[in-house]
Amino acid sequence: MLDKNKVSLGIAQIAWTNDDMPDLGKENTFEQCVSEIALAGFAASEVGAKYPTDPVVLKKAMDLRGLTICNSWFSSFLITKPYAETEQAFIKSLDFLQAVGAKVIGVSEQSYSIQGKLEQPIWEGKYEMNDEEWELLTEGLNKLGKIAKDRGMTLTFHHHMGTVVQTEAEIDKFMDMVDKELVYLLFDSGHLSFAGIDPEKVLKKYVNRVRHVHLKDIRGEMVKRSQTERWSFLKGVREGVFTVPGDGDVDFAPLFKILEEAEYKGWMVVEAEQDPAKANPLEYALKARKYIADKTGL
Ligand SMILES: O=C1C[C@@H](O)[C@H](O)[C@@H](O)C1=O
Ligand SMILES: [Co+2]
Repeated sequence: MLDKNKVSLGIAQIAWTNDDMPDLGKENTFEQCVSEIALAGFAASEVGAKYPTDPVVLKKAMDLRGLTICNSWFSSFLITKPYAETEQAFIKSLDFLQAVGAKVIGVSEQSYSIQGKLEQPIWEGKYEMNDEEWELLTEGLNKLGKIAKDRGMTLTFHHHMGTVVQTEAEIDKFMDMVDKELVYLLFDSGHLSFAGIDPEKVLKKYVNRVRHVHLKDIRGEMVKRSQTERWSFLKGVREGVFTVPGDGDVDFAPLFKILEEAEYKGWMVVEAEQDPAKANPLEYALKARKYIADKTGL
């Protein structure tokens, strides 16, 4: 059982409206999304494109429903743009997150990412960094991590399909090169499983450096189709590669056990982007909530 005093549960707004493909769930308003998040028994969400951009307005809407913002995605471009550009954008995001009371920021390096390319099969043409780029990425993140730490925040890094940190070898090299006191891991069970990596193995290895968790399940059959039919990442999302925990093929029991044994402290966020027309967001949020309650006692 996980400790309620240490672990809190959130759900990402991406199941209601997908910022990468705004036609998915375009009918769902911000108010509906956050009201249903609260109704399904979650305590937080991340930040979506439909969310108010004024932190005071956003915080009030969340407070009204007993919710909080726990994290936000941040796209870094450390290997293709001047460092100062990413730093400036990062500080702006930290300002916003602090104003709404969040403690974590989730960074993903988007230089050369193919995750948003509609015509690019996700299993082909992923960019691999050279030595110089590895230095740029990890040194840049160390600097951003220090800025976050000095402000009482935590920089977590999101390994992700189609990005420069996707494979097991890339995750290992990344974890080896970054400063352990400044840069932490955002563990995403769905991206590891989609990439063909055993999430249990990665979590066991790095659990003490994990500061944010995305609970994402996969439908194995859809992953296979994404390979044989050469789908892009976004086509995969549309077709249902991802779903909520308990509805797919990831075994979450050992993952919860590893987190429990390591006395993980922080957020676990259900993040299951799929087509809301096929998977009603409230229904799937309730399904995820029940599954997590049954497996963890949370
Ligand atoms: O954390 C995430 C944020 C999304 O925008 C992304 O594409 C998704 O797959 C994810 O894991
Ligand atoms: Co994620």
